[in-house]
Amino acid sequence: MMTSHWILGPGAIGRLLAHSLSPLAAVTLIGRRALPGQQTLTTPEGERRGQRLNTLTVAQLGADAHEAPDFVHITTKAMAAEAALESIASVIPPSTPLVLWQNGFLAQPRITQSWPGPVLCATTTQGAYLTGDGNVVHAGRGPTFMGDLNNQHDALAEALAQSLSQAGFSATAVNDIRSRLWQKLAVNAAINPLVALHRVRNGELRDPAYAGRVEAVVQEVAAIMQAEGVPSPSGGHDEEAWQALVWQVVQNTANNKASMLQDVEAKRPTERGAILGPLIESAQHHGLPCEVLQTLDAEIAALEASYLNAARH
Ligand SMILES: NC(=O)C1=CN([C@@H]2O[C@H](COP(=O)(O)OP(=O)(O)OC[C@H]3O[C@@H](n4cnc5c(N)ncnc54)[C@H](OP(=O)(O)O)[C@@H]3O)[C@@H](O)[C@H]2O)C=CC1
Ligand SMILES: CC(C)(CO)C(=O)C(=O)O
Repeated sequence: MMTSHWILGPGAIGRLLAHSLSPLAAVTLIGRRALPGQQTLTTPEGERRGQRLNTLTVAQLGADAHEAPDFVHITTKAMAAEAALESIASVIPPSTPLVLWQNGFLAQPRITQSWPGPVLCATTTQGAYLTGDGNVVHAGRGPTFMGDLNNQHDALAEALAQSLSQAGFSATAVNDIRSRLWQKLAVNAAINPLVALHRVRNGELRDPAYAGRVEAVVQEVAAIMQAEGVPSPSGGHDEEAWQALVWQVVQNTANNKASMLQDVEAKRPTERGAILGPLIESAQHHGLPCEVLQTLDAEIAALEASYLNAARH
């Protein structure tokens, strides 16, 4: 029998996943609002591929009887993940495996604690963005890693990683997903808020006008990582290893508009709560300095408020 996947949150990552899995599995793409069933994916090589996807709204899902899915992927932004799960929780068995695709470390520990079934977390370096209700652009390929925070579901993570890889969405099961999520969050904290505040591409952070502030963020982050027991990807625990990692990513993504800058430009809420939030909370818990992170968080909060409040009036 075909594996069945529900994908909740039909955005860039959700649709990329749906396009990838649909030829090999039974996929249902679920959103708050109706989406056309005819969907297009533009590949990294620029080829447009049309595909019919099974799209449903949360309301439609509640109205009809459905067979229980093998996996529910939650592909909303971090701050929407819990509400999205809540909106479908009554129509799936509590033993259903969930897969969380969010950046940061907000939804993952909370849902792992509250959901009775297995909760896998994925961290992906795939890049995708939407160009309308019927199109997603797959901007760049990259690996995906997955596992659960307590390493209790290794076989399940392995099976899912294999299915995704067969679908051309290269994925690997790992037993250190917590460290990988924090490592990504460390890099995101050093890059995303500053480029969003100054509306610059990642590479411009090397400018002396910003470089000192990047280093001040990394200094706080390195101490927090040490307290959390998270080594840098090179294995080093010292601040130098984290500084080197961040500057390497700045260089590799010099021409990128980071996700937080894209959110600010589109006047959407940012993922600051999932990226800066856990760092500040951890610093406070361990009695470590976090003034630089707190100032950044307050600045992004003020920026968000300036356009979100304006939109409400
Ligand atoms: N895009 C990328 O390249 C990458 C993204 N990520 C991470 O993946 C996550 C998703 O990002 P991305 O796909 O870019 O985000 P998008 O904003 O493109 O997609 C989020 C989707 O979630 C939907 N949504 C919000 N609330 C609900 C709800 N209650 N029920 C159902 N659907 C809901 C939104 O629908 P609506 O239109 O109704 O608001 C939207 O379709 C983020 O945490 C991001 O950081 C990680 C790596 C790369
Ligand atoms: C690493 C970085 C900052 C690359 O742009 C990223 O992951 C993001 O944009 O969120």
